[in-house]
Amino acid sequence: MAALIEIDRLTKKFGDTTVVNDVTFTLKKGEVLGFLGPNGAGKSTTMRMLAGFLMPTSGTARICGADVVERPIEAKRKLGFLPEGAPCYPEMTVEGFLGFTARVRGYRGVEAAERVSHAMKLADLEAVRLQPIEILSKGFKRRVGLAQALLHDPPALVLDEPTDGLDPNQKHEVRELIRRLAPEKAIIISTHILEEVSAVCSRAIIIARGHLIVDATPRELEGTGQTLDEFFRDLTLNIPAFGF
Ligand SMILES: Nc1ncnc2c1ncn2[C@@H]1O[C@H](COP(=O)(O)OP(=O)(O)OP(=O)(O)O)[C@@H](O)[C@H]1O
Repeated sequence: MAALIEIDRLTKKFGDTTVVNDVTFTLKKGEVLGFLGPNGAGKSTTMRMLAGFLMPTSGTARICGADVVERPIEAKRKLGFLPEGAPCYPEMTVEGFLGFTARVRGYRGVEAAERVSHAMKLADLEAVRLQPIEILSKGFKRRVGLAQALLHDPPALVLDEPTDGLDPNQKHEVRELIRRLAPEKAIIISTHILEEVSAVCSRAIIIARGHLIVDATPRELEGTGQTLDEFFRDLTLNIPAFGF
């Protein structure tokens, strides 16, 4: 089966500092990848390059075969991206913002309206559809971001901390949604919540100082005899042992 997300030797430098260093991995349909690492490890930078928001310094990233630099529009059509933080245009209502997203994605008329209502349903936003985004709680803002990422039903999803700011019930709902979507998509979620990896991920990658240091299944990680928390702490607090 062809990979839906392919990253090959991806590297990003800001000035003299290399924040993503020669990262390579692929993801197939049905895989949910937990993208882990301490603060500043390079997770968001990697995701932003995948989404075409940042140019790589070197290496390549492809979404459904489309290179994000050489064929950016094709790549973006196949990708849903939830960036860190809240959606822009805070003065727009939820429905207005999603309608705008639908038009940008090329939908018109009935199809656009159907896409918007389906995305609101998936992210459980119907109750706040007429409220301006700026007055919503952090959890609802995240869900508006999630709705715009799902609106065009993309085969690849890149979600930067999708459950950040959600209460336990909302976290549960979003994890259920990811599980439901998983069989038909390749999904990357970055998270600081290690229990999320066991809850929804079929695979986990840990990066530290821009380097990929672990690529394993949650079961393999459990097989270390440590809790995921302990394993993560040992690994990321002993980065000099890796020589970087
Ligand atoms: N535009 C930029 N210019 C300069 N440095 C940047 C820029 N964006 C990110 N960085 C730096 O790159 C490093 C990696 O940041 P990144 O946000 O990718 O980490 P992260 O793993 O997502 O961290 P967190 O878990 O805190 O979100 C950090 O040291 C950050 O300060």
